[in-house]
Amino acid sequence: MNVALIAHDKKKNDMVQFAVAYKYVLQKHTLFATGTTGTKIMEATGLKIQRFQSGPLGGDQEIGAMIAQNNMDMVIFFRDPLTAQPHEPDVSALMRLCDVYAIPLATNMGSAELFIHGLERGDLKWRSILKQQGE
Ligand SMILES: O=C(CO)COP(=O)(O)O
Repeated sequence: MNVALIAHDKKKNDMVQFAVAYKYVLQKHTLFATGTTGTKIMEATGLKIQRFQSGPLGGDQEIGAMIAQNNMDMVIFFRDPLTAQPHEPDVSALMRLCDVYAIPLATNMGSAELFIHGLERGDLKWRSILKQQGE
């Protein structure tokens, strides 16, 4: 599965801890991240991650483009709901595209915990079946 990992600045430590705790699950998948989030996770875990631009410089939009092309299976995005983001329109657009394409989107640690166990169990296999059928 293709999995995107994104965290706003005040949530980056949470994301790093999450990635360390679930490295054994994440390492079985193809990982993508916005620039700074990806760097921090790679430094802490050694996981291989394809990094896009930093969020404020277009990284959210690049991940959105992957969703629009049916190339992203899950998005884990630890948002900071208490800090205004200069690129809020990009954040909203990314979340909107997840809804347009029914891509699972976890926006906090609570939902991410459920998602990662689903990923471990293979709950998203239906997506690869759909892709094989060219849908
Ligand atoms: O701002 C972000 C998501 O909206 C995250 O970007 P960085 O991972 O580059 O900090």
